[in-house]
Amino acid sequence: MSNTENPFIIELKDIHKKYLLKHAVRGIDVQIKKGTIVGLLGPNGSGKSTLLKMMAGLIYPTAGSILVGGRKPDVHNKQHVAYLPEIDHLYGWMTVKETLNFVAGFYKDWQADKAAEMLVKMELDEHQKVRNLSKGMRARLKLIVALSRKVPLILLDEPFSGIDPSSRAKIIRSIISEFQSEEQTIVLSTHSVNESEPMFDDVIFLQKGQIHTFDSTENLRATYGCSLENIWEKVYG
Ligand SMILES: Nc1ncnc2c1ncn2[C@@H]1O[C@H](COP(=O)(O)OP(=O)(O)OP(=O)(O)O)[C@@H](O)[C@H]1O
Repeated sequence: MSNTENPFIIELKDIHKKYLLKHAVRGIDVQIKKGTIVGLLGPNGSGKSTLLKMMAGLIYPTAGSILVGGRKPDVHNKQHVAYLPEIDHLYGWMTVKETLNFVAGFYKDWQADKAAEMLVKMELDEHQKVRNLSKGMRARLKLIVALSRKVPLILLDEPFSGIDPSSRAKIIRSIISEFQSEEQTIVLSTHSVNESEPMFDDVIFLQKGQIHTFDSTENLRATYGCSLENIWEKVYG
């Protein structure tokens, strides 16, 4: 993935995804600019996880075209894309340290220094077994796993779920301060609109598998004259 010419890291054209009984994504067109942090917002079942999984190359659209870094995403995507799934994908029998060493073995781009630094910032005990971590502590470990990679695209599905609001705000501040906009793009879904607002350059509001609104946070605030959380109320209330 190069940073030349194409300003977009993700290009979706008329994307549809049908599961057996559900038309989950219904014609999404979106282009995500390199170097931005984009919030994917929407109520339960609006299609956020489905979209992120398609961007990650884990599932394929039923129709439409999707390009990530100029190529169709597939199983090889994980070499260029860090993906934090909504589900708990860590092994309970490993310690925190073993988990990080295990993950480090998969990726050439793993930044051990960054992982060690975040471990301290997020106040995780490296000797603790994953199964004994609280939900919020596990969520922090998942974030470290995703954010310690040096990749052009990071996809985070509900990364703050289970983390208490004050820790969430602290973690978000550290994501903002460490974000390298010259070489990275982050797309993340969340229900924590209030704390996440300072992080977002652009926001996508999804509704029933379609885009309700896609704009910069700045334009949205100017247009609606209120915070993202209040806009959420107006869109979905
Ligand atoms: N594997 C699947 N098989 C069938 N239906 C699915 C599957 N995965 C998701 N769906 C359905 O597709 C729709 C979109 O689901 P998705 O998980 O993408 O939404 P979401 O916005 O991420 O929701 P949440 O905020 O609850 O995580 C929902 O109606 C869901 O029930």
